[in-house]
Amino acid sequence: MTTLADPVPGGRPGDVERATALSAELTGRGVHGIVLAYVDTAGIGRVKTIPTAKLASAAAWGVGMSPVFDTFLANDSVVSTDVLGSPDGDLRLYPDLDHLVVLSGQPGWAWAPVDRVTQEGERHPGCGRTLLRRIVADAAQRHGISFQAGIEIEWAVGQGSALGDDFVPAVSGPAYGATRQVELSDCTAELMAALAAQGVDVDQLHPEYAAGQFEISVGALDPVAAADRSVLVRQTIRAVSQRHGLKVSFAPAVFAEGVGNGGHVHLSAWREGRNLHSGGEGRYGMTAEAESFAAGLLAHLPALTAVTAPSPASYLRLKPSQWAGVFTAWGRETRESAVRVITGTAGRREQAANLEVKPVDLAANPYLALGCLVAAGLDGLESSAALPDEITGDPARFGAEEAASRGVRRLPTSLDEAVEEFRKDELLRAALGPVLADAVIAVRLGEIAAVAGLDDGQVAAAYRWKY
Ligand SMILES: NC(=O)CC[C@H](N)C(=O)O
Repeated sequence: MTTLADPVPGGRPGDVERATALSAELTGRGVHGIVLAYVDTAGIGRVKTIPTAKLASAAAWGVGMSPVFDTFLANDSVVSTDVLGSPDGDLRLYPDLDHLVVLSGQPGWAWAPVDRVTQEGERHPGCGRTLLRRIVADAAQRHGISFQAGIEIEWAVGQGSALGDDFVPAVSGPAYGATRQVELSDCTAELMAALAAQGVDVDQLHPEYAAGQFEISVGALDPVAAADRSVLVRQTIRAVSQRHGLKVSFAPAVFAEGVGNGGHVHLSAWREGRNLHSGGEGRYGMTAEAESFAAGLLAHLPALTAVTAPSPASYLRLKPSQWAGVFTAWGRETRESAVRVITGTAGRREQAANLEVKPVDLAANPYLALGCLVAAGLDGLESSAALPDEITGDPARFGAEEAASRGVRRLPTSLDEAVEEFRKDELLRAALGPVLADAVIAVRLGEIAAVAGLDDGQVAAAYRWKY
């Protein structure tokens, strides 16, 4: 007979005692259930929920969920690889108690990201969260470097129930317009309150460019926490909006034409409390290591798009001159190159300097995206890669010859091209490990097949309400 006090196969020491105390506290706070959340390879958020009283059991033994979701597509059909996609087998979801949050946006619920572990208590090679933690730990060990990351969130607010397919913007008025702010005043105020109560430090919220579009940016955290936060913030935006009779789409392209929803990533590398993107001898105060890190990102970006822009709909967004950053170029405060060097304002550079990577959207699994971005940057850093010249203005103005002479490449224009680049990129495949690398390829090919024969409008519609 085992008890909850027996050694835990997949959980962390001390978690059972903690979870026991926590579940009593949560019950006292009116929390009835806990959402256990992760993101699959296709970028779909998947969950199980447990009653609050089962938290200690979940901390001890995990909660069962099939590994088959690693090769689920956005439309819930399944593809397979050599090791994934089988209807057999099971995994255990272990809530990370350090990141458990009472959901203000969903009264009666708490939320926790999970690590996925085998029934034997071993790391599941398909778990993106575990992978990101290892990539970050490895960087700390090998280079003494830690990272700060933040994922911007853009979304479109539509009218009506989640069942209708069409998108009817819930707000009117111009981009960045005061009218929209007023129209969504109650909902956004409640959102701010919910996020604050959930410990999310919001930097800004504003009406964005596209129809019904808003954007929120939040403070930077270590990469695993930043990815968790991205999932939590979206859950909260959706929940608060729904309470106001609104539905939201984080899809890369709500419509085939026009500006889409990005999920720009802000990333900075630090050593012993010092920001490597500030106070250095390189351009705009970058250290040599930060320049090489940026060069690594640029070099791997064509392949990275298979992870950071993983949906057929991502390529409706990734178009020139729409601030999505579709060229392998960098510049200070540029909005059309893939990598924007942000120096921060004078007086705040040491805290604020970072790199913004733009060809990322919210169909991306944030754990895999951050893991691959860090791996790509570190590849540049390790090889002391040279950062090319800065590009100012919109690279779309270059003819083919000038672009080639400046080393500027257009990023993949389709998911097929992105997969081809990814297949060739041994570094990224190794960073993900064979199981996840194969899953990425199989799932992307599955998505491509799922939209074969559809026109752009149909592709946008197919993914409009998936993310
Ligand atoms: N403010 C912005 O940078 C807009 C970003 C743009 N919506 C994108 O798709 O990336």
